[in-house]
Amino acid sequence: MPTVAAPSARIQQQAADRLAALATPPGALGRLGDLAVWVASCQGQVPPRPLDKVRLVIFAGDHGVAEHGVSAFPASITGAMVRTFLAGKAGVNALAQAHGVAVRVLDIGVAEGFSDLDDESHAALTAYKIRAGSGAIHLEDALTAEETEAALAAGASVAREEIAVGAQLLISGDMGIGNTTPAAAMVAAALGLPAAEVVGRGTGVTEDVLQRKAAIVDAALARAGARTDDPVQTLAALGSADLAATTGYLLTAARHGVPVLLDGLMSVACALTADRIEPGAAAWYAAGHRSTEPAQSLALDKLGMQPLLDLGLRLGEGSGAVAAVPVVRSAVALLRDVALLAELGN
Ligand SMILES: Cc1cc2ncn([C@H]3O[C@H](COP(=O)(O)O)[C@@H](O)[C@H]3O)c2cc1C
Ligand SMILES: O=C(O)c1cccnc1
Repeated sequence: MPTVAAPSARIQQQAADRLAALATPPGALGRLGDLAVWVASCQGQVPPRPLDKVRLVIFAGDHGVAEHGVSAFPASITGAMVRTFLAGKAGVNALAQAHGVAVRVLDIGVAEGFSDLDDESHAALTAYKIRAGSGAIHLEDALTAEETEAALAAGASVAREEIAVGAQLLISGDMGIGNTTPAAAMVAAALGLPAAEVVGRGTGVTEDVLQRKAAIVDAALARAGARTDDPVQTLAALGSADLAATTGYLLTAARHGVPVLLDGLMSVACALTADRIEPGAAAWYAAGHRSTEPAQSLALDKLGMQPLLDLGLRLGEGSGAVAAVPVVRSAVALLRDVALLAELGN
């Protein structure tokens, strides 16, 4: 099985040595110190470079399960929110604007066609479109094997484009009504857990809907059977076009040695899947925040990650990761700009 090469252990040691030598009491920087060492090891450079180019890609898609009562909102919101991202008016746009993060939105599997957009916007939005909506996972596969490979390849191309324009830190965001259902199913499949332990309230569903969501995830897991042993087949059976593309994006970032700040459930479910496809990928990821979805916390535990923020956020879109960007920049500033204890005049 191919594995992803780890960030440089030599640079990690150099960064840890610099951290220990700063004009601060040992350990006083807490997890900011660990975070700075991780960034330096990913960059292969001590001190680390400032993170000027942080880029978010939002992978949008519709999900067949949304027609089966798993969300508090109708599927038509997916396309409406895509337009809102393009207009720069969504929750994550406000955060990205505040923190100097570039935002790109892609229609990977949205049901509607966006034919009213001007040619240039339409071409940019749909350049990597795989299909209009993904299958309802309790009844049918989300994707064919060919669509799964195409979506993984699309995400990989997007990551290469982002890296080519200088991305130093990448973030994935999600938009798709119903997407917490397939993402929870992917986590259940990877961790061998029953639906009742992974499903959460998503957009804020009632107890009745939560029960239905669990039944749908259990039916989907039973339908997928032993295919859940394989991460790519899991994406085909239980995922979606947008989740497969997100997985390809995260995997390619790791392969190219570009660090990633993970967001909520969809981002972390895909990170877990990327690390199942190529063990070692997760060494290039840090957890931006803890969302309210149980499957996100379970997946973070499995990956051995402690999130930077825990604000009760359950928005998605990449918002939790973007909110954590100033924390990562703070860590970098400390390891770069603080004097060494040995330099103090005393
Ligand atoms: C207005 C609005 C904006 C959003 N932005 C992200 N999501 C998030 O909520 C949805 C997932 O929750 P569920 O599985 O319960 O549908 C996804 O669209 C996700 O991107 C939104 C949802 C809504 C309604
Ligand atoms: O975990 C998330 O990112 C999340 C939770 C609820 C709805 N949308 C996203």
